[in-house]
Amino acid sequence: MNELQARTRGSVHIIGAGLLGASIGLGLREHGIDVTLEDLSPTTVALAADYGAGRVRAAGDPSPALVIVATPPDVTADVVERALLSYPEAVVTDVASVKLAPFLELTRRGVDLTNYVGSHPMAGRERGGAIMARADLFVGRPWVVCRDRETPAEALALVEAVALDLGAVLLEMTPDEHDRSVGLVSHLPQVVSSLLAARLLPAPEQAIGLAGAGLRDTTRIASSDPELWVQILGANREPVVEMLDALAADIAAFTDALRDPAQPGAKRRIADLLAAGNSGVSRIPGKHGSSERFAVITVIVDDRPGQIARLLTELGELGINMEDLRLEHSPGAQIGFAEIAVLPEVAERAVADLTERGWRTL
Ligand SMILES: NC(=O)C1=CN([C@@H]2O[C@H](COP(=O)(O)OP(=O)(O)OC[C@H]3O[C@@H](n4cnc5c(N)ncnc54)[C@H](O)[C@@H]3O)[C@@H](O)[C@H]2O)C=CC1
Ligand SMILES: O=C(O)C(=O)Cc1ccc(O)cc1
Repeated sequence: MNELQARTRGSVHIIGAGLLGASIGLGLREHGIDVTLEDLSPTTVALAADYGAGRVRAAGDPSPALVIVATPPDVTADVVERALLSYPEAVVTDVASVKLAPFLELTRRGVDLTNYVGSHPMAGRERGGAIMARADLFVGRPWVVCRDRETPAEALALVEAVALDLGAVLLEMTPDEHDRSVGLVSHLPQVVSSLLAARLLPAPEQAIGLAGAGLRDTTRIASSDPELWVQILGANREPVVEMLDALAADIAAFTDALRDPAQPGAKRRIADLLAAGNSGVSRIPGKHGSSERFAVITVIVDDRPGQIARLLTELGELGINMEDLRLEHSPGAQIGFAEIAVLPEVAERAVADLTERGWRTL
């Protein structure tokens, strides 16, 4: 393999070789970095090594330059403390989804945190385990680093080097800022998505059969691991409870207006809440990490092999850069919809050129 020049200097030891640990290992191995692995489960560590995420740590191995703790949040503080004691020369980071609880626990225990830099890649998948690991999991995703005044520059640089080698985008936050932020953009959506998906349980099969992109978009993360999320939500309960209370108030206001839409002002209240959603969604960063939004062209494709490949080839021939692609099947019909995101300035030409070539657009 053609190895990419690494920023990370020295060897890396990963404790917890599940989804996050094995993904980091896979990515670092692509840069030729020596990665050793450790896990409570001998099967997980062997699996991660078999997939190419690193090698099982041996008794005589020298101390690593960096230890990455990728264990569940409820044992993160324990494992970080142990790593700092076992490898006093090493920098130690963790990737837990919450940053304040482990930091406060380590501080409460009086652990010397000079060599510890908490971090959190905002990238994951619904299912954990080494078998789900991907080297490109972190590409283009934010990676938060929490340093304090005592953090030595070299320690910070080493953690940042790993994030950059894995293609992530660095951000600095305090543990408190981090937890409030992820409470809003990750933890609240998880609860809403799960509760919404749970409403589907009593529904008849026929109703579920009508489901389209709207339901899929709003429930994708409802497949997440309940055990991990009990830990994450429990550790970040203060901001999440605050946000759930505020959401409950919005739901109550919305429901009241909808209960009697004929009452004066009710329709306005409903419209205002929906319009606030329009404004909120427009703030979600696009593919390039800015608020830039793309124009979406919907192309009708026959449900036959090779149609999507032909469409993509023709887009390339037309010199149209596709920023994103989503496929949607029409229930019961032999057609699908390819939703292609392009820069707004090329949208009109793209529709004209595709139409000229015989494609139908919506
Ligand atoms: N799953 C996700 O989407 C994301 C998870 N995270 C964080 O990454 C961390 C790991 O999560 P995943 O990789 O998803 O979980 P996972 O369940 O896939 O992997 C965790 C691994 O840690 C091992 N482990 C548990 N206790 C241990 C201990 N005391 N010593 C050594 N190994 C131990 C387990 O056997 C398991 O293989 C968590 O703190 C999570 O909050 C961060 C970003 C995204
Ligand atoms: O929420 C998201 O956007 C994800 O991609 C999944 C995820 C889950 C847990 C994390 O700590 C970070 C990311």
